[in-house]
Amino acid sequence: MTIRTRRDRGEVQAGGEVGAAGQEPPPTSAARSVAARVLARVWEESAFAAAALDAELSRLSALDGRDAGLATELVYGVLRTQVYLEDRIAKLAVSKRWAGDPAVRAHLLMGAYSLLFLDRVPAFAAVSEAVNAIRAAADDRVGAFANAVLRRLADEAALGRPTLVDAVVASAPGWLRGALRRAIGRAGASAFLAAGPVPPPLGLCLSPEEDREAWVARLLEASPNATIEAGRASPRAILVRGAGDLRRLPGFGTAWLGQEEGAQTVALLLGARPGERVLDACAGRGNKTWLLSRQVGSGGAVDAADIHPNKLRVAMSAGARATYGVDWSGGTGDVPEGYDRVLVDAPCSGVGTLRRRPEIGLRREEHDLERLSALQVTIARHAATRTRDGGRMVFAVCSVLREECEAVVERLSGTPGPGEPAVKLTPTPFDAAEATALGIAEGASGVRLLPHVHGTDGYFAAMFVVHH
Ligand SMILES: C[S@@+](CC[C@H](N)C(=O)[O-])C[C@H]1O[C@@H](n2cnc3c(N)ncnc32)[C@H](O)[C@@H]1O
Repeated sequence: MTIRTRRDRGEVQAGGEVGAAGQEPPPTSAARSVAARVLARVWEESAFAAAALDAELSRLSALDGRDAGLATELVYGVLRTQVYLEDRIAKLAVSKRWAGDPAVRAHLLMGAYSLLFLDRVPAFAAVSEAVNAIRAAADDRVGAFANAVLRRLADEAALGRPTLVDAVVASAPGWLRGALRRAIGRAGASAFLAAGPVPPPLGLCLSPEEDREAWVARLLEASPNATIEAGRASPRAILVRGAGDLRRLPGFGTAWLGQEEGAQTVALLLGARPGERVLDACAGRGNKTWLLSRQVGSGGAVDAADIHPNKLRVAMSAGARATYGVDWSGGTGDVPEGYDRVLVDAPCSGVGTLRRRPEIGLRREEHDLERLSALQVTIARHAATRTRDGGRMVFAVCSVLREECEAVVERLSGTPGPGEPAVKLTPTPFDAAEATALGIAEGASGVRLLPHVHGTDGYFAAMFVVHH
């Protein structure tokens, strides 16, 4: 079967309507059209699902909340179960050519996902919506093919449906399942992969002097239809769902900043005290710099460094005293010494953010881990030289994999390799007040935050004391 889309044949105009040469197909729901465009961008342009979805939803402001919710569920659902769905379809279809056309692929997978996992969509509606959309995108022949496949899948679903957890776990690449099992055990790996809610709520990070209860009340007053509640892991976190653009809420940029709860917990674990000098060594746009600079107050200072100077411009407005462009893999650049504390929020696989960024599972590969692990060690060793003797460093990643967590700690705690800076890094217990609230065992120098345990994205953080 060769798929030639209506667009290929010039029957679809720029706006997506069927032109005079084509017969008007029954309309596809707005939610499915949005989700199909987002999925196509993820597959074809390597777009991030969340950003592509945001862009589509803000372009179509007329889309009501229910449709936006369905589009979101379809995008995340299909990406999390993609391999499972494609295997099921492959068993029912001789040809795999459907996978070559993104619109056909998206509607076929959304139809399959709806049949297997969406109780609120009746089977006949799931099939006809997908078939109509595929007919419009390709032609009647491809529509008939999709109809046959989805009807057979509907018959199979009537006899028994898989659990979403099984489908999500089966869709994770084998290397990732293996790496997760090595890190957190078989049950932990399944719980991690299946952890919801998907997508998770947005996090706000309150400045240390602000009262959380008062802000929850104030934000609810400003956005009465939203769900707004205190976070669990970070005492500074407020979790928000359904409030629209956060920047329109009171207090943005002054009393609070948008920041995922696990990310702010990592910043808090550095334990910065008023008056201290702190270096945010991989600061990016300064999300953590903002909180750190409020912790140290006007008597202290936070400097921000990163390999990308353009990101650092934003870090400056987040409260950095000074910024330094530096590639820590090759040295220390112009970054001064003598900091009381250094945060190394190192580049990583990002596997910890899987429930927020499901496309990571489709893009990362096993060999990335070795490269990233080596880079993390080099970056942390160079950044550690910037502490004062006896100062502290937190190494953190938004990953939960052993290779990027304990394995890095082991290498950092060992003797430096040839050419590596000769600092002595000793794991030491966290000294941040927030560590106790997190349930970190007394004396522990490392912690893994997990979505199914802490409700945050997955992170790892380890504290060291540094001697020169
Ligand atoms: C996980 S991100 C940290 C993001 C930031 N701390 C935040 O909270 O948004 C890792 C950062 O490390 C930076 N980076 C990557 N390789 C680097 C290197 N060799 N030297 C310095 N910075 C590097 C990246 O540009 C990125 O901003």
